[in-house]
Amino acid sequence: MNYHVEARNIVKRFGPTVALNGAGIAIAEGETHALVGRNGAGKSTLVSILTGLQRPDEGEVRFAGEPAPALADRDAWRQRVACVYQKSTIIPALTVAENLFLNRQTDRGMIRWRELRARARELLATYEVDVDAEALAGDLGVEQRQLVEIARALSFGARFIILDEPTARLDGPAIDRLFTRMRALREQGVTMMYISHHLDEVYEICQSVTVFRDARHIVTRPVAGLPHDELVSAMTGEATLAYESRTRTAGERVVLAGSGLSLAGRYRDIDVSVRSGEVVGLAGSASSGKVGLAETLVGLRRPDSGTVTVNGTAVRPGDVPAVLRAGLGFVPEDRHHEGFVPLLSVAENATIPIARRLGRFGVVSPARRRAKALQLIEDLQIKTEGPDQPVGDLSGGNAQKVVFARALVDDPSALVVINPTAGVDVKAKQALLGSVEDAVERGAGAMVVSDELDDLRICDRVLVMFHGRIVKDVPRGWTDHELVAVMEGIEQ
Ligand SMILES: Nc1ncnc2c1ncn2[C@@H]1O[C@H](COP(=O)(O)OP(=O)(O)OP(=O)(O)O)[C@@H](O)[C@H]1O
Repeated sequence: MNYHVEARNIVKRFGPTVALNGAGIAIAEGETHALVGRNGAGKSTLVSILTGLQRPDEGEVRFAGEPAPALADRDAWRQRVACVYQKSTIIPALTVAENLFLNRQTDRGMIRWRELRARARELLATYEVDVDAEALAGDLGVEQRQLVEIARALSFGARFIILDEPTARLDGPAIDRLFTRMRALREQGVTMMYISHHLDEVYEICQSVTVFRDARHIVTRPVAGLPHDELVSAMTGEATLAYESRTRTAGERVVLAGSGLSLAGRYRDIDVSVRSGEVVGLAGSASSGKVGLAETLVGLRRPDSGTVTVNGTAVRPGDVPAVLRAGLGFVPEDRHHEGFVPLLSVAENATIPIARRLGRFGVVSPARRRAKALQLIEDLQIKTEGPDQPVGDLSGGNAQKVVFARALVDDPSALVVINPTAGVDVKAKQALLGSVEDAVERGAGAMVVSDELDDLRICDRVLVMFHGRIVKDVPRGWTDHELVAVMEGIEQ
């Protein structure tokens, strides 16, 4: 068989960690091939090797039967492979046109702006990307940004594109549009490698799937006819049952409330309350205002009007430390910016909120910090060398778990989690949702803000937002179809 892309017997070590241990992948020309595995299985490490960003310690990479170019020959790599990362590589302060022709806009040292814009418009039109070439890239939404990145990749002549968790920050309709585009690219003969923790997406868009587990290649199979359970057990090494959410009775005490909240362009006239012993969901499309509202409740945004109360204390709007002091824990949407400090260790990141409490006079005893961190590493199954490892060295999903640990560490009275399971594997997802339910059993009240129906299943009721307003309070027992219809404004 002629493979378009092959990585054979790859070994890659980072200090004591073996990220890839003789693993590999073989992708046939024109297929969309999924790569799946638990957090820390080695997927991103393989991506960095397939894109020439890292050299393997052992093993080889071939494109169309030819050995991969030298690492320094960036142009040769760009012609062979491109990657659309979850985290953008686009420069926000530049225009779309400048981003498209970054590093190649000069003509003997001169930048011809008019020509550059014309070429950018032509390129966007070729790939049917409906984005203004002169818009600032920073003003683009996630979906438009990804399309610009795909167009840029193809414009270098690459016939192989890696999509690394591209749907993690897209809502339902945007995911459908991405899949339509991927199908069109496939018809044009473009080969794709698709990384996702959403196995239903793998079944929908891919023809083959490769599973990595603990740095090794486990299996490669056609997707058609592969039972879901078999795929999950290849990933986890054991049979995994579906998550069963628990039932409970809410208390009387309101632990989190927003009243009369409005923020221009985001949401209007919102009243919400979460009681102790209750999990409330917040759902809606990308433009519904749900994330803006949640960010207001945790102090990341200041509303134009209205008040926020945490555990009975009225907190100053837009004041995160005040909200935390009042007893709230939260998982922000963007873990790269607000979630963790990459250079600090797992223990330091996870225990930031209790720095005040663990030791006297603001000094945290290293032994106690370590003990608490070890317990959280175990509870949330964080794959790390230990509490002293910098979070920046962890795989994406494991970094997300550290953010989660931080939200839970101080036994919060109120918990707000925004897209809590983004980038997290099937089994870890269960551990995270279970830890929210545990906190609620201990008396907290939780708000789960999510694009994932699976996350919302643990909720006692789901508030659905549409165009900045709460349009429905849906009790437990909804079907996917019912909830999506309300979210898309089809049904009230
Ligand atoms: N720069 C680094 N320094 C130290 N360890 C690293 C580094 N990069 C990756 N690792 C380790 O290599 C292992 C594999 O990580 P990798 O990011 O490839 O996993 P992944 O399968 O992409 O996980 P996820 O689904 O969470 O994104 C992990 O144990 C990770 O901590």
